[in-house]
Amino acid sequence: MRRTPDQGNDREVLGSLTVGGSVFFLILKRYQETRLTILRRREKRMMCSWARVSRFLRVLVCRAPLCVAMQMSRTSATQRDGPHKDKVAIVTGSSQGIGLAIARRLAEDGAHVVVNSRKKVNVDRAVKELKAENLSVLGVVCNVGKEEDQQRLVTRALEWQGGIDYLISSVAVNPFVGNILDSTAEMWDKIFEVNVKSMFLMAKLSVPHMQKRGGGSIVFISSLTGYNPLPIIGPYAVSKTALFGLTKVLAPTLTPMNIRVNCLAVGLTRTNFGNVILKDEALTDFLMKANNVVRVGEPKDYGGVVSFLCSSDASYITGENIVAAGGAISRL
Ligand SMILES: NC(=O)c1ccc[n+]([C@@H]2O[C@H](COP(=O)([O-])OP(=O)(O)OC[C@H]3O[C@@H](n4cnc5c(N)ncnc54)[C@H](O)[C@@H]3O)[C@@H](O)[C@H]2O)c1
Repeated sequence: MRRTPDQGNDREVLGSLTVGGSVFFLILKRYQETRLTILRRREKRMMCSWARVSRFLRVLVCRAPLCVAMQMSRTSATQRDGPHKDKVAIVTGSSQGIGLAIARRLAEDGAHVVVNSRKKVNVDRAVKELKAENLSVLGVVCNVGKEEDQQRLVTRALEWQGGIDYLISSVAVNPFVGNILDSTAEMWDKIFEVNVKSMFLMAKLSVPHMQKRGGGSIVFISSLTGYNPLPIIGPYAVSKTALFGLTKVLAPTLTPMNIRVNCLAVGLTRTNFGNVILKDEALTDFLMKANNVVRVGEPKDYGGVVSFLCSSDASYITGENIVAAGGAISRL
């Protein structure tokens, strides 16, 4: 059968159309594949972002209340203004009596205060009382007569607030009342271990941290009996006299570090410790008359004095033994 010229042209056209179609089909296929890859990548990226967003939300939901609670517990005190705003103080022997009153006053004046004593139940009670007053306190149970406990007290303060500015050593024991000749070597060891040595060792441990803060203040709590010794508490009275010497030796050593050391000798005060004397009415009367004192001291009589000694208002006072004893005149 013969082909017409038109039939031949049709075939060529058809052939070229088929080739063109395949090329077009290939391009289309490649385009679709590329598009699919892009879409998959985009989807993957979105999945990743969503994963990140959902992880962030999960963390936010789970941890936020914890962070807020922690922040609130910290800021409750940092919001307190006063001469000791953002300062950190350790007060030894502060679950009751004079130490507790000093801890309270320093915290009221803006400081974060580490409260300490030997028994957990007493520390917990003091901390609860002070926290109820919206004060920033941390309780640490330890016996400052033991070196490993002293280190723990300092470490806990550092973990809590990152530094130490003030050390107030208020701790004391008196296991002996009577004729000094009846006191034993063990009694003297115990009295000097806690009342004198622990005061020095706590100061030694705190000094490098005060230095890091550019300075600090140390206050030892002594007694009028350190000046005017009462013979029936002889070894204790001698330990309190020793603190005047410690203050005089330590102060010039620490002055170049901008750390001040002072000692506060307090008078007969209404505390468990003071009860050794106060329960004997005749003796109390005699002491008050002999010392020209019209009332027995209260723990809160000393908080303001210590707060002042730690403050910048007292920046020119160091190496001093100060008496707060309701009119009693020191005789030494
Ligand atoms: N109360 C007075 O009449 C009187 C008089 C003169 C001087 N002081 C001095 O005042 C300071 C405070 O005495 P206070 O009357 O408030 O006594 P306090 O008995 O009321 O308080 C003493 C605190 O020290 C704690 N403590 C005792 N030994 C400790 C140790 N090894 N480690 C840790 N904590 C310990 C006790 O648990 C308590 O919290 C003492 O240095 C004392 O010598 C008191």
